[in-house]
Amino acid sequence: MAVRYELLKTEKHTGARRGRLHTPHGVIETPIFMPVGTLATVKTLSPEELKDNGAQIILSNTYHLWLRPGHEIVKEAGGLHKFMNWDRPILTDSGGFQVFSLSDLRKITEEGVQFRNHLSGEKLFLSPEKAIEIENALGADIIMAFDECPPFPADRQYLKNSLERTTRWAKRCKEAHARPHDQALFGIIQGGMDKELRKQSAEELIELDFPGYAVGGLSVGEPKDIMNEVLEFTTPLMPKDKPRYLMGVGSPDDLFEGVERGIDMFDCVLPTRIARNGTCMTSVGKVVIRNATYQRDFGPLDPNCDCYTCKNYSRAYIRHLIKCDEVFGIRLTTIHNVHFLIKLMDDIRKAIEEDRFVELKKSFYESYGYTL
Ligand SMILES: CNc1nc2cc(C(N)=O)ccc2[nH]1
Ligand SMILES: [Zn+2]
Repeated sequence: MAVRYELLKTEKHTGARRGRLHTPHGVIETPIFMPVGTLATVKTLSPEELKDNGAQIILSNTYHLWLRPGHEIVKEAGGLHKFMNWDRPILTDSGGFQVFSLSDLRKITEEGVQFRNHLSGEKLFLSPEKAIEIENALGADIIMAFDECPPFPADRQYLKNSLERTTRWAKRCKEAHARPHDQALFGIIQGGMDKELRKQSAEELIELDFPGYAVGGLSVGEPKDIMNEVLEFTTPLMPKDKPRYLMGVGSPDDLFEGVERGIDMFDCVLPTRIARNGTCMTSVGKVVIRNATYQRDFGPLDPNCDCYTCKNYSRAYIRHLIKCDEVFGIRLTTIHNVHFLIKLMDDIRKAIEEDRFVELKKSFYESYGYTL
């Protein structure tokens, strides 16, 4: 079996759960945050730096790797692990989200989606079978079914038709999957913000017996309280003995809210994306390093962080590099942000083990400046 999930314990006062996910490339302690390496690299970081900062699994994007360098080349290289010199687990998404978020002029039919290459404008076509062919070639340990992530807001009939098509596509993905023994195919629950439709999508996909399930269709512009309400309703419908993955989430508060409602896996471009413009998540809240207040601040980026950046460089120096568009500045902010979220998940895992999740959430929210 490609992946096996072990539920180690559920936190006494919440739905937070501590688990372990066994994969062909190693064991993942959950809840887990996956740094995003869209084009087979977590931008500016080496695999060694990722490991030094505790990264256990990374995500790469099927759509982007299909366009560049092409999945055949990655396959000829021996697969994504070999190609990017990463020997720990990898998860690839199916391209569904990118097709709906990156490309205009798309046409959705039962067969699949016709759209334009966001780089060249040429016409492309992705189907469940094509997405799985690409993901099988890339060779990630966990692969996602080809789905439609509906826009927000969307009318109920559209959401119903869309989730039913996503279920039919999921079935086709399962039939097309050539490597079920070393690549685990996860289904993606849709249904927008409608509880009945979420229930229908969950039931239809659970019927197909996937080794893991994602909650899709969230973090698409809906208010946070709506996202949390949908999660509150959906996660209890998901199998307890299988991993639950919330796609595209998130910021520190979203990680706490998702874990509290029983989510095990998260991915988000936030830490790496905001690092590139010099915005850092720290134990005392967000630090926008370009800010003039840091011009003569010779203290560490985060006084409570033990990452390479915070142990060796000052805010003034990092601000200087970012202001001068020096790549090393982006590397330093990226190292810190990735470390920060990975360390946060480490603290969350420990808090679940010791039944003090609510206390950790409260103290983090206060120091970060969130309102509870
Ligand atoms: C950043 N937000 C986000 N929502 C997502 C939804 C999906 C999905 N397949 O529904 C995938 C990636 C996503 N990223
Ligand atoms: Zn740091």
